Amino acid sequence: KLSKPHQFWQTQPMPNINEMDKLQPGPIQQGVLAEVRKDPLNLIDKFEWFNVDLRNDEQAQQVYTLLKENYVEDDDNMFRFDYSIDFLRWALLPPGQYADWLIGVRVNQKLVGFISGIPVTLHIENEQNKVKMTEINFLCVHKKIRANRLAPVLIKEITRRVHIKNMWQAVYTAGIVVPTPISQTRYYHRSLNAKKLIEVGFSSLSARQTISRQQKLYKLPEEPKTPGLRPMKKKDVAQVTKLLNEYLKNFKLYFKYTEEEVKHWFIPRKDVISTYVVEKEQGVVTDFLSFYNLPSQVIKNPKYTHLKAAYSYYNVATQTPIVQLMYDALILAKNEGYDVFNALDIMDNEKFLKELMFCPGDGQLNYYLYNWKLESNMLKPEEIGIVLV
Ligand SMILES: CN(C)Cc1n[nH]c2ccc(-c3ccc(F)cc3OCCn3ccnc3)cc12
Repeated sequence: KLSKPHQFWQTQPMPNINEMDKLQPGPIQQGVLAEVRKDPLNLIDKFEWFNVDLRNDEQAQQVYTLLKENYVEDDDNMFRFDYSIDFLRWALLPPGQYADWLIGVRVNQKLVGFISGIPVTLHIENEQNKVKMTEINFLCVHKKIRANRLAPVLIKEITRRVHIKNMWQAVYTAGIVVPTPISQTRYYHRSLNAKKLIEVGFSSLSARQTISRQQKLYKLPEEPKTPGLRPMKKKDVAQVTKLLNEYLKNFKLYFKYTEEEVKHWFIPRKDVISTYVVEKEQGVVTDFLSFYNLPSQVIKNPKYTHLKAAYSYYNVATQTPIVQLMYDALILAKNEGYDVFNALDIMDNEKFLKELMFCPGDGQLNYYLYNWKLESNMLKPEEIGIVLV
């Protein structure tokens, strides 16, 4: 008997094991716009659909609280993501966003479920496959009403609203494995505040290790090394756009960014996104690094309520050695008050993870493509050029 998630996912256009070699690369099901249902899916009694306006403080607060209390936890249920309202507005109000792709479910005015989509153009395996699709994220159902099968209804409803816009593919990530990952990536952590990581139970000491020895081991210089390293400004948008688009062509899965999108995703926002550029003579920008702020609530700890985590975003090193650029990222993150710096083993991250003393995390992050068969069944993490927050 299939588990509940597999029951649902077997009904979806995702290649399953034995179809793998039969399917042609490209869309699995051809969408027919005329056949898309025009009205929202039915909900169980007292539940109602609700388009969330994240610009509205009250509604943003409702989404914030739902996620803070009910969203993703680590495998040992010690930490839960605590995305801030400013972060959610950054992540979910990009250029071209659709108002009906931020979907809430309410019971008596209380938000009990949420799912989001943003429009993206994904390049898949080669320049020809430029596919307009949705990037799905923040699927969350209140802990108290799980097992009502609300999650599949949220997925089907956002699928319907994407189909109505004549888009037939989606990209998303999850810590769990359901049919059928296109890539299984791993996350790594670099300690910045060894003492706190041990006190919250994120890191543990082996017999021969002491807190002070760990602090010495992970100690960082006060200031970055790379000359010309400074926070990104609006005037850098054109050069950063060129550097980023050129770099991402190295991968099998990547977005192509307009200058407007680079402005949205990379101009620094306090406590949300930090981007630093390396400016050489005559104002030439040769490299940049970026990381985003995603604290985790420490679920039970007498001394700390949060773990301050910086997550590697996009880093392009054309003149500065990548290890040096990322060493500077660690120093900058430490100086901004972070306890840990996280990174996936995607893009060129393998080149710096070991040398900069990142330790493997206890789980993985799986990438999924909805309604698309790849030429190659799976992609290696280093072929992935997209970061989903
Ligand atoms: C991507 N985005 C969709 C959120 C998301 N969903 N599911 C996840 C599973 C793992 C990671 C992840 C990605 C990178 C990383 F360095 C550490 C991670 O999780 C650590 C475990 N953890 C969970 C909560 N607090 C700590 C993110 C996610």
